[in-house]
Amino acid sequence: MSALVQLENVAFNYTPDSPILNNINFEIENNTFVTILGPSGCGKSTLLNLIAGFIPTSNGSIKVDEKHVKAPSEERGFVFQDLALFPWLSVYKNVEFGLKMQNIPKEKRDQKVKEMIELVGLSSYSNFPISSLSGGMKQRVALARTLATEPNILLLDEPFSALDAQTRDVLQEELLALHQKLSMTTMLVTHSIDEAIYLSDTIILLSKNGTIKEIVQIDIDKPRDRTSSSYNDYQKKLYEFLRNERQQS
Ligand SMILES: Nc1ncnc2c1ncn2[C@@H]1O[C@H](COP(=O)(O)OP(=O)(O)OP(=O)(O)O)[C@@H](O)[C@H]1O
Repeated sequence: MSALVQLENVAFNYTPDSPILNNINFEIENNTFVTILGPSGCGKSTLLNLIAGFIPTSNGSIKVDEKHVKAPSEERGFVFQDLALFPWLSVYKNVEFGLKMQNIPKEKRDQKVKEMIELVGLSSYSNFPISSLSGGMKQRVALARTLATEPNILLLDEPFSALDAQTRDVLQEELLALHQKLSMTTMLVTHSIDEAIYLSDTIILLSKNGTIKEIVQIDIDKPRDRTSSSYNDYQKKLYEFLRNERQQS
């Protein structure tokens, strides 16, 4: 069986004289957790947007489930950095939104919405407006809304960057548990070395010049002990990578 996501010789530029991504080749196997890590402005979000189908490649091909990516699709669930929730609507209505757009019948919709809200631990907040929730709770709603339409890959663009450190740790643990429970292929963009190592099977190191520097497999059983020596070895390796990238700029 071929990999769920396949990128071949992908290149991208917003304008003809400024290449952003070049010669990007990698595959993502089903059920794995893959993170893109790299210095600010190296093209991490652009790469995720290409896979989502929000923007077309300038060169090369992207296939998900053996189909060329040409436009956004519900098969690829995207959680935006700013979450893009409707603040005046309830948790329930936000999670229901995508299912309504898909014209899923009311009874089936209701069942799915409740299941997703329970999955992210927000059942007692179902009728609360988004504006009354904490940052971590909003993040859970965004995840529930995306998962409700049953994508075959989850794309997360720096989902936890606006949260305080403790909430971020909690949500990382929850995301890991969800990933294991649902066996959902997941792709994350982050600045955080710790987040990358804690969650990923594979980390793609993207260089300042928009090429892949290295693809690192994280060979530690999950859930991971953030204080173990093998965890620390990976931290050192990735710090080194980011430091070198900074020195080149
Ligand atoms: N719509 C756009 N038009 C032109 N250039 C853009 C556009 N969006 C992003 N860029 C540029 O493309 C480069 C890559 O941006 P991108 O947001 O993908 O990087 P990133 O690695 O995700 O950055 P960060 O870590 O700071 O979020 C940057 O130099 C950015 O200024």
